[in-house]
Amino acid sequence: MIKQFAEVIVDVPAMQTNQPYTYSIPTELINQVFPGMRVIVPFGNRKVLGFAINISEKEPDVSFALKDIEEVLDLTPVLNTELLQLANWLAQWTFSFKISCLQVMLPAAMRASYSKTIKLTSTEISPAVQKLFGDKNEIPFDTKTLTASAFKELSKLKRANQAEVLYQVRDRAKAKKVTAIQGCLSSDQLASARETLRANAAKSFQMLDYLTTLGLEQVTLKKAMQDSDLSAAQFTSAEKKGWLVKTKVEKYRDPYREAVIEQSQPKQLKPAQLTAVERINQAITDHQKSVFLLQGVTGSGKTEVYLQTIATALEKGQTALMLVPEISLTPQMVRRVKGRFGSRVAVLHSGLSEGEKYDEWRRIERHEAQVVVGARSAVFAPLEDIGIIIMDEEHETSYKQEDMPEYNARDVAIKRGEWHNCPVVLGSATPSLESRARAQKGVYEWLRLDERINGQPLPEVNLVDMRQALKTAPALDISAPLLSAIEQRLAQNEQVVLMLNRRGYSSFLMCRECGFVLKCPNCDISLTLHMDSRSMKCHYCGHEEAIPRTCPSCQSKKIRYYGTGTEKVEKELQELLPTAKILRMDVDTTRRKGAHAKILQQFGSKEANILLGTQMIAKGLDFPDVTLVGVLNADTSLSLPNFRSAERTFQLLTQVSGRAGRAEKTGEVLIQTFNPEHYAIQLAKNQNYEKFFGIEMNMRHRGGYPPYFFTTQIVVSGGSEAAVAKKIFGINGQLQKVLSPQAVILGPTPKPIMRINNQFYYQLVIKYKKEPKLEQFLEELLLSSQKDAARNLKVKIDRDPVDFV
Ligand SMILES: Nc1ncnc2c1ncn2[C@@H]1O[C@H](COP(=O)(O)OP(=O)(O)OP(=O)(O)O)[C@@H](O)[C@H]1O
Ligand SMILES: [Zn+2]
Ligand SMILES: [Zn+2]
Repeated sequence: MIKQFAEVIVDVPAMQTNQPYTYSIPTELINQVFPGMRVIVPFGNRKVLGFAINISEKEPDVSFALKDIEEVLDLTPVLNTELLQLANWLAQWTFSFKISCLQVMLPAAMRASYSKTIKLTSTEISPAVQKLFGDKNEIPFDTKTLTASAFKELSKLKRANQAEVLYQVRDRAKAKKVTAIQGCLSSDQLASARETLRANAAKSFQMLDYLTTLGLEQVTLKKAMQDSDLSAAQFTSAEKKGWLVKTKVEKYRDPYREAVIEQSQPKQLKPAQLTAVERINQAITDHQKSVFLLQGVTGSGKTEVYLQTIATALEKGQTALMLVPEISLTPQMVRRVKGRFGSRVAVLHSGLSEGEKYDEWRRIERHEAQVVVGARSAVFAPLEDIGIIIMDEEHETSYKQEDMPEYNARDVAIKRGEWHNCPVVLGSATPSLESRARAQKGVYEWLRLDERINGQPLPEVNLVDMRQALKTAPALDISAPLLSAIEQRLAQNEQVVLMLNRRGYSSFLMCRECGFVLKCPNCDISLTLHMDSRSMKCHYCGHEEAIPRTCPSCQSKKIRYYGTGTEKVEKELQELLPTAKILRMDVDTTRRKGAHAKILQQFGSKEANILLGTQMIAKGLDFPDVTLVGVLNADTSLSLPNFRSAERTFQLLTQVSGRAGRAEKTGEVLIQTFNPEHYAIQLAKNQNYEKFFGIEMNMRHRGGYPPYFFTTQIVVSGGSEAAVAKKIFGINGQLQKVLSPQAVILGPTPKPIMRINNQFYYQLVIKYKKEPKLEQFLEELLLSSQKDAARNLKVKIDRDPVDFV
C-alpha cells in the first residue's frame, strides 16, 4: 500500500510563511492529487483552500500526526509547471506571499469563498437566543446577516461553550448549464410512432418531423424550440412519450455573443511595418526569446504589426498573448482582433462578470482559444506553447498592480517569454524611459515606425496660453481660440475630442468668507461635488454627504465651487453651443456594464459631434472623422509632485493628440495650458519624443532617479499614527545598517495624503544601484510583517514603484 503526502500552500492570510504545510493524502485520493490542483485542507479549527505544489511518497520526518487532505477541487491541475514556477519567482521578485501569487493567476471565481456558521451544543439557552436560531440548531454566523447585538449574544454563547463555530469553504467556480435535448428513436421507431397518432395531432406530427431531421444530434432546448417552432411544453410531453431525452450541458457565457464581427483581411504592409513584421517573425521561427521595443508614432499601424505576427505564431501551431491597458480594451480593439482570428480569441478584462471570466479562462485552458487579448492579469493566461507575447502601450502605469503581489505585467511577460523561448514585443508611441534606455543599450531590439499610415504628418499642435486667454475666455474652461476651432469643425460636420484630466462637477467646495474647505471625515482630502447625485463624495473611501447650503464653519452663504470637472465643462459647452451633441465619458458615466462601449459606438456612428472625457479617451480610439482634439487642462498632471510627472504629461498629450487626423482629413490639436514654456508641453507640441527622452534622461541622471537608480518603496499603514511612525522609523534604522553608503533613503515621511479611511500612511523610498544585502532584508521584513498584521499594522514593499512622491 503506497502512501502519499502533499505539500500545500494554504490560504490563511494571517499565518503566511511562504512555507508549505504537509498533509497526508487519504487512501481514496491516492493518485488523484497533482501539483497545481486546488485542495481543501483542515487548518486549526477550520477548513481552508490550498494549492498542492508537491506530491511525494516519502513520509516526512515529523513528531506530530499529519492531517488528511479533505477534498480535491480539480480533476486536472489548474496551474501547470510553468505557472507554478512563475509563482515562485513572482513571490520572490515582488516580496509577496506565495498564496497571493498563486491566486492572482486564476480567475476570481476559482478563489474559495468562506463562510461561518454557529451550531448549538447545549439545550439550556435563553429564549432570546432560541429566537435567533428558530427551529434550526445551526445558523450563519457573520456580521453581515446578524445585528450587532445578536452577534454579541452568540459570541457570548460560544465563549460559554454552549455553541461551536464551524467554517465552510466553497468553490465558487461553476460552469453554466443549459437544458439540451436528444432524440432517441431510430427512423423505424419514428415511423411507427407516427402511425399511432390521431390525424389531428398536428403538433405531434411536427415534433416527429423535427426529430427526424435532427437525427441523433444533441442541441440545446432553446435552439430546438427556435428551429422547430414548438414550445417547451411540447418538448416535455415528447420526453414523457419517450421520444427524446433531456440533459444538462455546459454552456460558455460569451460576452460577445450578440456582437456581429466582420471578418478582416491582413493589410498590405507599409515598408516600415514590413521590416518590423519580418524581424519579429524571424524571432518566432528561431524560438528567440528576444524583447523588441516597437516605437511607432500614433496611427503608424502598430496594431497591424501585432496582428500579422500573431498570425505567424498561429500558423506554426503556437499560441499568442496580447496585453493592452484596461482602458484601451475597447470594443473597437476587440473587434479588430476577433475580426482577424474569430472564435480562436479569448478576451479577459475587468468588465466581464466573474462567470464570463471563468468561462474565457476555461476556453484557454482547454486549448479552444489560442489568442488571448486582455488587460494586466491576462499575463497569467494558461496558454501553452506561446509563440509571441505583445504588450501594447507598454509605458502604461495600469500594468502595475498596486496590491500584493505588486507586479508589473511587463516583467511577468518577459519572464514568460524566457520560459517559452519566444519574442516579446513592447509597443508604444511614447515608450517608458526604462524601455527606451534599454533599447539604446541594445538590451531590447529597437524597431521604429516613424510615419503615419495615411502618409499625413502628425496633427499640428498649438498651445493656448491660459494666463492670457482667460481674460477674454467665453467660459472658465474654454478659451476663445478653442471655441472657434470647435465651431469650425462642427460646421464642417467633423468630430471633436476634448480631454479633461479630472472627474466630478468641480474639485472642491470653499467658503469665500473664511476659506473653509469641506473635507472627508475619514481621509485627508477634500470632498468632490457631484451634480448627478447632488452630493459631496470622497473619491478615496466613498463617503458621501449632502451639499451644504451655508458654510459649516462660519455660516456664511458665500460657499463656492472651485476647480473644474467634466460635468461642469459639459454644461458650459452646451450653453455655448446649444445645438452640439455632446457625449461625456468619465468614471461616472461608464460605471454601468457596457456603458463605455455604448458611448464609443454612439460617437462612432456620429450620433454626437463632441466626445468630452477624462484620460479614458486618450488611448486607442481610431475614428476617421475626428479632426480636432482639445486638451482643456494640460497642467493637472504636471503639478503632481512626482518624478514622473513630466513623463506622464508628455505621454498623455502625445496619446490624445494622436486621436486627430487618422484618416484622409488633416487633424489639429489645441492644448490649453498655464505652463506653455514647460519642456514637457513644448515637446508634446512638437511631438518630439526623442528630444524629450534626451532631456528627461538628463533630469533623471541628475536627480538620481530611475532608470539610473533602482527604487523600492516601503509603506507602513495602520489605525494609530504613533505606531505607524514608530514602525517606519524602526525599519529606517535597520536599513541604515544593511545598506552601503551609496544607497539613499528618502524619508521616512507621511504620505501626501496621510490618512485614508482612517488609516495612516508613512513611507520611505530606497534609491540604489547594487545592494547585495537588501533582498534578504526585505524578505525577512515581509515574513516578520505577519506579527505586525496582528497589531493592525501593514507593511507593503513595492519594488520599482511606478510613482512615488
Ligand atoms: N498597411 C496598412 N495599410 C492600410 N491601412 C493600415 C495599414 N496598417 C494600419 N492601417 C490602418 O491605419 C490606422 C492606424 O493604425 P493603428 O491603429 O494600427 O495604429 P497604431 O500605431 O496602433 O495607433 P495608436 O498607437 O495611435 O493607437 C488603422 O485604421 C489601421 O486599420
Ligand atoms: Zn474619504
Ligand atoms: Zn465660512
